[in-house]
Amino acid sequence: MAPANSLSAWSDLQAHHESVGKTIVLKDAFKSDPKRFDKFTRKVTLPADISSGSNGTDIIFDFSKNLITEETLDKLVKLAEEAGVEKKRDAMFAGEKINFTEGRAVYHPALRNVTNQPMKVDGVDVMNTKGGVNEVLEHMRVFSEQVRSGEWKGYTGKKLTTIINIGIGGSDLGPVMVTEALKHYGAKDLTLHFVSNIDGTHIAEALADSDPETTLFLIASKTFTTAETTTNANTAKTWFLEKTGGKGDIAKHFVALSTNESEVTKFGIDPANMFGFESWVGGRYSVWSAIGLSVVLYVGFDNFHKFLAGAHAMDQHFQKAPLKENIPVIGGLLSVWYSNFYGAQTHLVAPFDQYLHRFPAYLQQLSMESNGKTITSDGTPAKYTTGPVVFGEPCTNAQHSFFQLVHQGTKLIPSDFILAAKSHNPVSNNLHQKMLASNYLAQAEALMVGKTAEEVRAEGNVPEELVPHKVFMGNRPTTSILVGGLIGPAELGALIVYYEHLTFTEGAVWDINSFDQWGVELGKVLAKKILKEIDEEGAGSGHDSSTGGLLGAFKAYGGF
Ligand SMILES: O=P(O)(O)OC[C@H]1O[C@H](O)[C@@H](O)[C@@H](O)[C@@H]1O
Repeated sequence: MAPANSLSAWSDLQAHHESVGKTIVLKDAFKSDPKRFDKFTRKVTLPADISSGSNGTDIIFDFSKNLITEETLDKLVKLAEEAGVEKKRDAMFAGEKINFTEGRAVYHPALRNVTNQPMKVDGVDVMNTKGGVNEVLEHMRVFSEQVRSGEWKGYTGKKLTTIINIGIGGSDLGPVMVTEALKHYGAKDLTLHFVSNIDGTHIAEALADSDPETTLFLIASKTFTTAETTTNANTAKTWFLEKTGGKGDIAKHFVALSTNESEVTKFGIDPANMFGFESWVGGRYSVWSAIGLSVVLYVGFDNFHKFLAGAHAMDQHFQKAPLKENIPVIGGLLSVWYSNFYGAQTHLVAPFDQYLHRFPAYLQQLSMESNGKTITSDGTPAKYTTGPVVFGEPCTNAQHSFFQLVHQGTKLIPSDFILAAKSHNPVSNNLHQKMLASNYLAQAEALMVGKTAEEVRAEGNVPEELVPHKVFMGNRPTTSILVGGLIGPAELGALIVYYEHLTFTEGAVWDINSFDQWGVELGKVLAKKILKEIDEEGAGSGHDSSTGGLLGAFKAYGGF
């Protein structure tokens, strides 16, 4: 594919940005077009049998508060066409090796293919082959039901009531985020810990809270070679064997979620207690795979299945909807519009939902590990900016911390606001929910309409020298996502996949490989070298004076 800036739709958009984009005033656009909301709002409906509402759940994506006209959207769609977004999407769903730097298919949609469409990689039916998607799912169902019912017992015959998932990156963020988001559905008699950091505090605190007789360890690692995970897993194993005086049965207390059977076996886990998946599942896309076992244990298999089904519904929308109606495509194109034509460097995602408090952290890996790339498909550097810095926190908290900058700072920060119409906790007769919703609506409105100097003065009693400080420029774009009911497993699945395919669309336009992650390697290699040097005499070799100086100081102060 060609670099994005060589496409004719790109130059067309540049001209359009000069003539229209730069001058569009959103509040005026709403005044002059009463149908603007309808024109730029898209909806998916999750069917009743999977959704949390008895009539199905609509999820509304309101793109109308973005800096676009109908012409802009047409031109962005043209860019998607010229960049081959549809072709690339179809190649992904056909199991082609679109992860071209690793020679791999990108086939995580198969993991949530609950309607069992034929899906093949290298001619192999990945759904029904031995060890394939359906078989692993069945293993997850059986195992989770045994653990949840107490039929699966620890080495002294007790029910397992503490689950410690040891994993990092994609083997941690998905399970953490989803179990938090679906806490309402979680088994109340299970305690979950997620240990990811190599900082010994993380595993030590989890172990301090746990009883070896009732603890189940899930060692989650696609490669089973990640230093943090193998070190934490070995520490956990040593703790378990010490605490049980060597009587503890690893087979009853340790399972592996991985693609690497030989390393799993070397660690001492019986392959019968391994839940596998394939190399075509990227780490950041792996919560749908065996890596999601903690989710299954916590919320139960039926809920996990609904989670997959909600994701599948969004996959089908992405596959079938024409580009102009295609919700993740529009989201991705808007990101391109702001990044490449307005110079926006960031993207804020603010869920107005406490259960979604880890959603932005999850999206950071999804987006920034996927599209934090410079090199395009022909091996040359992109001459345009690529993946934005994604950040966020739940609201209303974020409003009381960094929203000052979003409202009055010098940067353009395209923002997504997410709200569910219904709360799982409608306490105080829904007072909290109504206040939450009023903030969700008010923030997007305030960011758009702003406040002029005249309006500030009209409030009265404002000293003239304070007027400029109280002005809000407005015209700051937001996308409002409204789940027309509760956020249950299916709704969450669909929301995640919206962002997955938004990220796909961005990468497809930018002509980069969204599916490798070479950028995490260099630091790992250097850390290995330095780890050795900590145990050797001196302050290492071949380092710059800062690294060498800090290494020496660390050894001196730390007594190493
Ligand atoms: O599951 P693993 O193999 O332990 O990898 C954990 C993480 O490691 C690296 O940082 C990256 O490759 C991530 O994409 C991955 O999620």
